[in-house]
Amino acid sequence: MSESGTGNGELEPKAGAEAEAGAEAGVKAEAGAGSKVEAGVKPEAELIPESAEEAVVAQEHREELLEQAMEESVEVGDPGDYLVLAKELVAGYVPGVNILNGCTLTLTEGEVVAIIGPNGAGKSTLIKTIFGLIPIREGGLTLRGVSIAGLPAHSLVERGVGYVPQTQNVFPSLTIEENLQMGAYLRPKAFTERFTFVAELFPLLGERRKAKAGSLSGGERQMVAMGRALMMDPSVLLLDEPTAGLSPLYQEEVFQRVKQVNEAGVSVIMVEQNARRCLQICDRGYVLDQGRNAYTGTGADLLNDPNVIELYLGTLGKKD
Ligand SMILES: Nc1ncnc2c1ncn2[C@@H]1O[C@H](COP(=O)(O)OP(=O)(O)OP(=O)(O)O)[C@@H](O)[C@H]1O
Repeated sequence: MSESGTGNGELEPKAGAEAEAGAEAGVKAEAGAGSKVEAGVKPEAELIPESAEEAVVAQEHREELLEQAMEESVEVGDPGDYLVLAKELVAGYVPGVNILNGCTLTLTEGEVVAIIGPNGAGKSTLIKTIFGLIPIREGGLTLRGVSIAGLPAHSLVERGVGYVPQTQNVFPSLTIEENLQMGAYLRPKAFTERFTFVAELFPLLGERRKAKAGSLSGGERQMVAMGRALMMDPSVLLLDEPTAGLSPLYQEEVFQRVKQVNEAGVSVIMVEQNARRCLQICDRGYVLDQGRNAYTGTGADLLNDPNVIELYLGTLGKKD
């Protein structure tokens, strides 16, 4: 449990709790989040160090909150009720070491579902397991009520599941058009129709179809990667940290594009490190911690949940 809440960037541990605790602590939280410290308060060097006792008490409090959250199991209905049902999944990379420890996730037609949580919580592992890249050790995985557990990734693509990995998700030496052709490799005859659809969603891809993907910015490459996954006309799109490494402006563009893709009829499961913004645009979210479900609810519920704010969002949960 000692790692809980030690997230990157947006997943600041505990800053929110400190902000609640009073003016001085609030400044401490702001300083931790990289914000400006107001005039007339103690210098940062005096504020940041906590006594060992305070740190232990705070850590015990966090662990208590997390334990309570994890006691509540996630109730689900029949597999047929969902587009995707991942139920009590246990999975991992190394024999004998589980990264997912029984986590559950559902996706209903038309939804955008977010997976957030601290570094190493198993978010990417969950999405890779759903896409058949990591074997399931225990638990069930269904698509429209039919088991897809154990199916390889290419079978999932044929069944309408698209996946955009976090990194190395375009072929830089190929043009945009060639990248999209790779996406349609299972249905080459549908290329023109699908390219038209994708270029309507991402006009840049049509306009610059002959440009090498390697010449594009990080945000533009994400468009190519998403566009490529859309070439197979998926009903479910799995996105692994699509805004990672992007400037705030490009992050926002990616979020807007995800909404557009969703409005075009594609249901989305996305892992995100920009937890606050992702919860604002998603329908529902799951907070994973140590490969287990910690909190779940609508994006608004999670953004306003004091425990989620304290454990995972910090002061960032309170901004508009
Ligand atoms: N290929 C791999 N082989 C062995 N262990 C791995 C592999 N990939 C990830 N892990 C381990 O699995 C755990 C969960 O990693 P995962 O990438 O799913 O976390 P995450 O929640 O997505 O975190 P992050 O936000 O840091 O990407 C980590 O302890 C990580 O070291």
